[in-house]
Amino acid sequence: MSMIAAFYGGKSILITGATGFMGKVLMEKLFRTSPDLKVIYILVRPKAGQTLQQRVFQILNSKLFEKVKEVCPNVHEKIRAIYADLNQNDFGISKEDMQELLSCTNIIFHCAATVRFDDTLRHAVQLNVTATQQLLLMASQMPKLEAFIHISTAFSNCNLKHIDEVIYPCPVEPKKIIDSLEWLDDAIIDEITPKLIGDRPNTYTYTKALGEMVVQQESGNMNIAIIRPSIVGATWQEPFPGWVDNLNGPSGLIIAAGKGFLRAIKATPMAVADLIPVDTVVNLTLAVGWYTAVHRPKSTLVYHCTSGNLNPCNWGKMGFQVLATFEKIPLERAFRRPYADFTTNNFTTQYRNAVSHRAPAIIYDFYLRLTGRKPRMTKVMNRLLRTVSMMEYFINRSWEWSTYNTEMLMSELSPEDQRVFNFDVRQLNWLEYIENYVLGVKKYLLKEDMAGIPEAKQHLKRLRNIHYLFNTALFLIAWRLLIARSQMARNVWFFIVSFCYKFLSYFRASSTLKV
Ligand SMILES: CCCCCCCCCCCCCCCCCCCCCCCCCCCC(=O)SCCNC(=O)CCNC(=O)[C@H](O)C(C)(C)COP(=O)(O)OP(=O)(O)OC[C@H]1O[C@@H](n2cnc3c(N)ncnc32)[C@H](O)[C@@H]1OP(=O)(O)O
Ligand SMILES: NC(=O)C1=CN([C@@H]2O[C@H](COP(=O)(O)OP(=O)(O)OC[C@H]3O[C@@H](n4cnc5c(N)ncnc54)[C@H](OP(=O)(O)O)[C@@H]3O)[C@@H](O)[C@H]2O)C=CC1
Repeated sequence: MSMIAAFYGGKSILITGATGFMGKVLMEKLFRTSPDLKVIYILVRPKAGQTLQQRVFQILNSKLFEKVKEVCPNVHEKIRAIYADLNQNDFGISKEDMQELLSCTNIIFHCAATVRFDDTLRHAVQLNVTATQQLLLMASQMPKLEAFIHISTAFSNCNLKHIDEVIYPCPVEPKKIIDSLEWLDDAIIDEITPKLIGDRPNTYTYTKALGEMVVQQESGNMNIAIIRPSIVGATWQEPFPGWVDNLNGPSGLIIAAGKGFLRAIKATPMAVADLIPVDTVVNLTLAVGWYTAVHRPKSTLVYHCTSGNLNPCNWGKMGFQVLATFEKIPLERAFRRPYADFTTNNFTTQYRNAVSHRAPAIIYDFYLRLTGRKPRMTKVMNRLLRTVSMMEYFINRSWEWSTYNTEMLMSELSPEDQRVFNFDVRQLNWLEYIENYVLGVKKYLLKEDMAGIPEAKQHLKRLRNIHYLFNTALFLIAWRLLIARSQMARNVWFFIVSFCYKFLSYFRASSTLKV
């Protein structure tokens, strides 16, 4: 019997960010391995015209939860959606709901965050810092609370090269930042943002670092742990391989490459691609929840959930495998054939952006205009290039994350728990994982049918022929122009034509003699 699964039995668990990528996988695993848990409270806001209930219904009826329904048929009764907007004071939670949360909660998993790289400092602080502070305040009033698990990111200290499992202080206190954002206007905030974030690349990594400081400062006598995953990718094994449902991290770029939009990227092939499957992160998170509640470590422990130091893979290998998978399993209606190379030089990047990205988009938009349709490709391409530029920081550097706490925890688990809550990335076969990831992107994210693969291959063949035809036409036009202007080109041309003529005459004569 798994000790961790048994631990969550009968527990009331509060999850923030349960509608997000990681939150959904966390809920799924909890219900599947501990179907006798008491209740999962989730803090949800209405979104995109959907009520709370509609959002929960959609999640529970998704492919991800198919296995859960077999082991926990009354899952609908065990999930309690509570209206909450983490941007509001007290999260806008009603008095009755707050009372229930305060008196019943045993474990908190705090996953909610804004993960956008381009968020304003005000919004990122509100969600990643102030909301964390408020949740800790709530937690401190929960008499039955056994553990508070905070999800951060391995990149919260990406300004350092070697990162230990400790909380590093930021120069300005989070409280000072929160206070000053209350009275500063947006224009001033925008102006001071670069100074505050310093050598971090965006407000996301900066505010996640501030969030960790808040956790340390407000921990009181609660049992708290911080988990720092690196780049979270599709599932490795559970509930099935390759599940993914959003465009964050590599997923969006995998689509862009498969559809032939992204054909060159400024990336260092030898830099470590520190990807970590979402089910691995969830397994570690649940193991940490158990360990923190049962063993009550004296201080707040930080756990790195990374792959680089135990089982490294680099961006070159990853990109190569992504493209190799598209050979076998192409995406439907590609814009161009998937092809891409890594460049590390700024000039080459600009050149490739102009020739491989912007020029085809302009030509395609011209064709759309000619055929009476609305041009859109240039806009799509500009958006993609902006996204890629925000990822560049992460694909041109390598980091070393120490994993002492994570390895210590692994050794504390029983063999059964090591199997059920496996977070040992040494067992991960990257080539297999990436192939499943690409397949998952096609099936679960793009919802493409596998039956369409022959047609997708035909489409790629047509694109290849168009590509050859286009290049030949371009060459002939260029050559014709050259001949018209240069005597030397004319001489070369005359030489080639007469050589071909002589060769053909000789060939014809010798074949006539043989007959
Ligand atoms: C040697 C050589 C060998 C061979 C070479 C082969 C080369 C192959 C090259 C190709 C290789 C491709 C495969 C390799 C992949 C490499 C990729 C590497 C990625 C690395 C990522 C590193 C990140 C690490 C950071 C740390 C991790 C974290 O802690 S946080 C999680 C990461 N966070 C993110 O990823 C968020 C990033 N996103 C954003 O910040 C913003 O979305 C944006 C700024 C990028 C874009 O903002 P914008 O306002 O323009 O657009 P937006 O409105 O956000 O969205 C546009 C449309 O997309 C839809 N969308 C966006 N996000 C989502 C979502 N999460 N889920 C669903 N849909 C989403 C959105 O709805 C919009 O759609 P429309 O409304 O229809 O327009
Ligand atoms: N994805 C990754 O690569 C990595 C993620 N992380 C961390 O993991 C955690 C989970 O990330 P992930 O699941 O990928 O992120 P998602 O963007 O998929 O999910 C974010 C969650 O936060 C919720 N949320 C955001 N704003 C509010 C709000 N105002 N009120 C209530 N809920 C809100 C979202 O709700 P809604 O659905 O309503 O928007 C959603 O459930 C985050 O803390 C992130 O920093 C760390 C490393 C890598």
